[in-house]
Amino acid sequence: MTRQIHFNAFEMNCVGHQSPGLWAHPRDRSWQYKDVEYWTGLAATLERGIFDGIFIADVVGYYDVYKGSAYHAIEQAAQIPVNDPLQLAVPISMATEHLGIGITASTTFEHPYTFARRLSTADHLTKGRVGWNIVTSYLNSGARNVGDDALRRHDDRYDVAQEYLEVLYKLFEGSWEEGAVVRDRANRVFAIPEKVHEIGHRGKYFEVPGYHMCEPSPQRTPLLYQAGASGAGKAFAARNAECVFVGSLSKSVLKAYASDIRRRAAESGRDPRKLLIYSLVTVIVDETDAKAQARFDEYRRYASYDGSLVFMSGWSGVDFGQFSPTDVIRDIPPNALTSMIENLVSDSRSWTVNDLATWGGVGGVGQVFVGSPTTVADQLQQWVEETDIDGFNLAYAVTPETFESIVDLLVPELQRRGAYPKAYRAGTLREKLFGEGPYLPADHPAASFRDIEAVKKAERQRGESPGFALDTAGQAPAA
Ligand SMILES: Cc1cc2nc3c(=O)[nH]c(=O)nc-3n(C[C@H](O)[C@H](O)[C@H](O)COP(=O)(O)O)c2cc1C
Repeated sequence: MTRQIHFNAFEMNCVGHQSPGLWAHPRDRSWQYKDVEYWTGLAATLERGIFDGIFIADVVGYYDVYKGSAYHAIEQAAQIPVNDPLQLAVPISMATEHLGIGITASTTFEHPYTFARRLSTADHLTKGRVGWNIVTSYLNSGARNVGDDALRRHDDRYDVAQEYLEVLYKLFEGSWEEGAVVRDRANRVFAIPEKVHEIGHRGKYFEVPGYHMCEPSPQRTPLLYQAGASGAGKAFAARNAECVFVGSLSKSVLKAYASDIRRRAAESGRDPRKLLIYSLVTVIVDETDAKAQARFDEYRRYASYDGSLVFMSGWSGVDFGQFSPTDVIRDIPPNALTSMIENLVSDSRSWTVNDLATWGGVGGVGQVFVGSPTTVADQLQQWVEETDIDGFNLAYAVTPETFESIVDLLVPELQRRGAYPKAYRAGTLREKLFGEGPYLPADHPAASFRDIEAVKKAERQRGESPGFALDTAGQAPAA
């Protein structure tokens, strides 16, 4: 059977998400990110193209590694200014009927208790179409602005994230039992207190004794996205995520990643096919190969050298501003390079700093496919077949033009080949993607927190979480 391809749109509530400098292109509308009409119009286009969702990235902080300051980031609008992504969920849901809305939020900056309420609210108001991209953050500038010296060590951030999720699972899955809300007018009972539980969480990083403030939302735990690439990140994704994002330039690396993440999911007791893997790609498609290439060349003329190196420096931690454009990256001491750059320089070509800037100028660290609908459809199908990924997270060069050309030209070609859906499934985002119920499946770790009283009892017996008011949970007040 022809493999089905999934599309997500990769966006951010800012100017110049992955294509720095292209805000200056006469047709680019990313600078209208602060107009709700930009988002509702784009969302309608994506829904016309049966995209799984619009996925909105986010950072707290700014890129200040390049030349040791945020000067060029600000000048080129490289992900600054950037507005809050979660506030887009409701207007997008009102302009569409099916499109998923993936919102990025970090486990570093907000307490899980208040975040749980914000996320449940969004899931209620979108009727179960919201997803959460769990990130642990990588910009020290963000940490400094909330009173910390720097971010925690990388692997410690995942340790915090795992406990953060545990708090959310307890709140979403365990605090309010099924049937707790009865809205019984005759007996004047809105909710049955015995069916609403304090979670009694006392962990290494968080103490959350009480009740979730929201009644259960359509998905309870909103759909979970993650993009871990390191060992700790992949372990976290395999354990928790339902959709995984990855950026990779080669089919072999992508294939190894997909097989590793599915193996890890199976080891955690999960069904490895219930994990959708999307690779970061930018598609420049036009009626013919020549037209698409001309379009790409035109876009490239607007890319910003400084803006591109602002991102490369921020993502890798290496200040590329200290090198000249003709310096060869392979000659930079390897211990200063992260895996992202190492992957790049292991390529047979001798990449210079200028090559890096040019490559990152359109589409960030993802692959760029340029061509007619037939050419690009061939490439996408080949990548999916050969790597065992499920689809693509599509970045834009010029928005909404990039997405419009995909919906108008590429989607019909893929549909003609039987490789792309023609309609949405009914239900919440989780039901649309996986075809089963609105809640996380029984083999997901969140399910183990559904009987929260049993969890608290087990924790008490293990002496882990002495708990708060555990014995009174769900009981009527004494007086
Ligand atoms: C497609 C894609 C989208 C990402 N979006 C974000 C984002 O919006 N915000 C963020 O802080 N990190 C984002 N990341 C970074 C990941 O969360 C993660 O930190 C990165 O892939 C490195 O993996 P590691 O954390 O395991 O080292 C993204 C990564 C990829 C591949």
